[in-house]
Amino acid sequence: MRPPLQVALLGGSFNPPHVGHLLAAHYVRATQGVDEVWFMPTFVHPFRKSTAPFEDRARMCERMCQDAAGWLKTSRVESEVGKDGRTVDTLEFLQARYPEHRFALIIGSDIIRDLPNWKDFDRIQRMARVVVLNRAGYPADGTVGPPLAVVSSTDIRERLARGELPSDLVPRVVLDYAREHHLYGL
Ligand SMILES: Nc1ncnc2c1ncn2[C@@H]1O[C@H](COP(=O)(O)OP(=O)(O)OP(=O)(O)O)[C@@H](O)[C@H]1O
Ligand SMILES: O=C(O)c1ccc[n+]([C@@H]2O[C@H](COP(=O)([O-])O)[C@@H](O)[C@H]2O)c1
Repeated sequence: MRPPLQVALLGGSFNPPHVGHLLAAHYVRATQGVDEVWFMPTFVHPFRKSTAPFEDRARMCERMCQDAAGWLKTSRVESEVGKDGRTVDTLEFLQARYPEHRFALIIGSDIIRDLPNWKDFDRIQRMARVVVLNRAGYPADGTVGPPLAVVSSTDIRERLARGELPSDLVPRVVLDYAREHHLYGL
């Protein structure tokens, strides 16, 4: 019998995706004993963050995956769960759909302050190994690895609004998509 596929989920707004997400995925794949990393864009954000349309964010994530040799994927699962975007519901859905997989959940250390407002975080921890990445600027106990890139989607949206092109922070294929679809004022 084959061992279960180990999948690390990196959920987020990806508004837009950036090199911090990409570096995080590579770091996790390189060090956390997982076979695949799945970007998982939010469909309905639990805290109602307003974003570019789901379809655009999902396609930008897909473009960011295109050069990885099959281990980096984008999951549109949150568009199928049909609830209010809570991660515990997504995990339950994924476990039912892929009973042969084992899921880990990746979060950056900036998320720690939000966890008291998450639904059933205790249950999430029983369902999946939670890996907290050391996001630069957000030191915390229990993180893994060195501080990762100083880059955020907020900063990128602000730069684009000022007319700058942050080509050092956003993969070229993502910027091309944003430009083709006139996202973020491009
Ligand atoms: N530079 C980074 N280093 C480590 N983790 C990151 C980094 N950027 C994002 N993450 C993590 O990736 C997940 C998704 O992040 P998200 O899509 O919200 O990006 P963001 O840059 O935090 O966006 P925003 O600025 O709009 O809040 C979160 O768990 C977040 O902590
Ligand atoms: O489950 C929850 O209650 C919950 C509350 C807030 C955020 N999340 C998830 O956390 C991930 C990162 O969110 P964000 O705000 O950094 O884009 C994303 O997958 C969200 O769905 C989950």
